[in-house]
Amino acid sequence: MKQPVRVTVTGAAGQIGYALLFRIASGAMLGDDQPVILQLLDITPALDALEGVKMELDDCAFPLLAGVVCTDDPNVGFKDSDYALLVGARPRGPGMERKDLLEANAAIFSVQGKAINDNASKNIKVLVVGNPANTNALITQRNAPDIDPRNFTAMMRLDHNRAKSQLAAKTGKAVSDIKNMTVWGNHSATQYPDLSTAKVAGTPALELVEQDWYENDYIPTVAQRGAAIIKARGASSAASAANAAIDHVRSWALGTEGDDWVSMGVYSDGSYGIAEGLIYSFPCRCKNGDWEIVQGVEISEFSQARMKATEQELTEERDAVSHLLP
Ligand SMILES: NC(=O)c1ccc[n+]([C@@H]2O[C@H](COP(=O)([O-])OP(=O)(O)OC[C@H]3O[C@@H](n4cnc5c(N)ncnc54)[C@H](O)[C@@H]3O)[C@@H](O)[C@H]2O)c1
Ligand SMILES: O=C(O)C[C@H](O)C(=O)O
Repeated sequence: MKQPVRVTVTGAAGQIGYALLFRIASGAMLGDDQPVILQLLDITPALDALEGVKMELDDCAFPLLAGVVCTDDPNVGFKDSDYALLVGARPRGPGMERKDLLEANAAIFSVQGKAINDNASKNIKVLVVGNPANTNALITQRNAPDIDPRNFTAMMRLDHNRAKSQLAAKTGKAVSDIKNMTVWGNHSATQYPDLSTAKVAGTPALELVEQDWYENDYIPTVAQRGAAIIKARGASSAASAANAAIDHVRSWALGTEGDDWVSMGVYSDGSYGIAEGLIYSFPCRCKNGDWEIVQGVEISEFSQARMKATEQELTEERDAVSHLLP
């Protein structure tokens, strides 16, 4: 049996937390031979609810669950942590854009970045889910100067999965037939789900759909899916968000399949002309616990304009939180 790894989940008493923790403890995220110790962080008023979640985790008798810590202290929550899923943050309501949350949520991530820097494993892998996820990931990264910036990522996998599912429905194929999907940029309405890279059972997606549908239906449907769920459910997506978090970390830790790739918000190295240091979603392949940006994707004028627009939004978000970026 492998040694247990420590997985920190913030906002563990919330909606996404409830859909996430049981799957991590079951082995769905890191494999069915990897024991985990869950370090659950939430704010003080949520600690009673968190204790209830711990009771339920105990009652599942998961063979891979080697311990559960509940705390409201970030220094305890991130102690020796190998993985951190930063979920704890306010969700948006109807009529809001995710960047409207910046003011309410940004400070959480500067505190947690410092706590990660001071307490976690130097090899920690961090996934930021709390919105606006890319800019919160940037804040976390910049407050943890002793850790490689490549270890901080933002969740675009929900967008990636939505993009695959909508294309599968349109073409009448299975989701497993869709490969090489790319969603570029920000987890926001400016994101760019790019069908020029995608294949459907080996056929280029753009040969199977009309340009008008692609531009005026597909892109807005994928980009606005979060808002559509809030409208329908009266609360932001939780189970699909938790599922995407599991998928993201699993790909990163255990690798992507064959020639396929996934969309991840990662530290830009300037690839595709995107400003260095932004947390921007690129097509990524993962191997041996590391990711790399897929190079050589052909960028049309249509793509270039959309990739720049979402980069511009990320630049503006970064400038709005400059006081939190050491
Ligand atoms: N990136 C994505 O694709 C994606 C998808 C869905 C939701 N989200 C975002 O995830 C976040 C959480 O969503 P939810 O539905 O679970 O919300 P929720 O309100 O149900 O839960 C949030 C939890 O975070 C806790 N929390 C607040 N401040 C904290 C802090 N400083 N430290 C630790 N915990 C703290 C709250 O007490 C609560 O338990 C929201 O910002 C939401 O917009 C992102
Ligand atoms: O849309 C939201 O605010 C929640 C989440 O980011 C989503 O994409 O479902």
